[in-house]
Amino acid sequence: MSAETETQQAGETPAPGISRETDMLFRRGFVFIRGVPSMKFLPPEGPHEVAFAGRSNVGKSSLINALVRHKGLARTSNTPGRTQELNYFVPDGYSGKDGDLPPMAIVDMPGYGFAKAPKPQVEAWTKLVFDYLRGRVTLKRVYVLIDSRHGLKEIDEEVLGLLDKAAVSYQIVLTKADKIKAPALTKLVEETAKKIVRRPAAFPVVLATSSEKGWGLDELRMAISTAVEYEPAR
Ligand SMILES: Nc1nc2c(ncn2[C@@H]2O[C@H](COP(=O)(O)OP(=O)(O)OP(=O)(O)O)[C@@H](O)[C@H]2O)c(=O)[nH]1
Ligand SMILES: [Mg+2]
Repeated sequence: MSAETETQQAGETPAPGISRETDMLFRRGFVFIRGVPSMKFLPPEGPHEVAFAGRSNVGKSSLINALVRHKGLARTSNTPGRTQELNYFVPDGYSGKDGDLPPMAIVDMPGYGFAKAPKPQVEAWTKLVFDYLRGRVTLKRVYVLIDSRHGLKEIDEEVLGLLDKAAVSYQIVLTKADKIKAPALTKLVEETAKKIVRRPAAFPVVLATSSEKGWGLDELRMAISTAVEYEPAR
């Protein structure tokens, strides 16, 4: 059974298919360009960005690696608190000089909530994440990742509240869908969609993914290329 078929059986809306342009974009290879430890090290606002947010260990870095088909590009770990900076990834092949900027950037973020690291350090990352989410003009959409085994927690609701207040568009992405049974996943997608229905900045469709099994990746690739208004060079 193909990954797509399995995802559909899990009750998701059928994958809409991926456009040739978006497929090419995610196949060309992405590179790491910068780790940002605090706001003053952010690159100048340029290409449209999407960011991956979520509690520590929810699978943000793994999902980025799966999307760009590059294991080990973003560092992953069993220990919550692996990603400690805002890490910028862009499609390969652009010099970054004027007139040759990449068409988009993906930003991997430190997790919020519990992490195996000293408290002051965790507080500093959390502040960085919150400041970045509130104040970045070129940030076109935030993917808020939720572990399928846990659902929306209080701290997630807090982040959604912050994004609603700052009018930053976001979409919920369930991760590790391989860890729960198909009927439970269907139920969780529905319940989560209901919980965000009145949130002004929420994109109404909840995506379900598994980086391990490759589920839901094309849908997320399409969502990202739409969010950054990707237009291939003619
Ligand atoms: N079964 C399963 N495990 C996953 C999946 N995605 C990630 N994991 C595992 O979850 C753990 C955390 O993954 P990361 O990608 O490092 O999570 P993160 O959200 O980037 O974590 P921090 O950077 O610490 O906030 C790793 O052990 C991954 O192998 C998935 O789709 N399925
Ligand atoms: Mg990480």
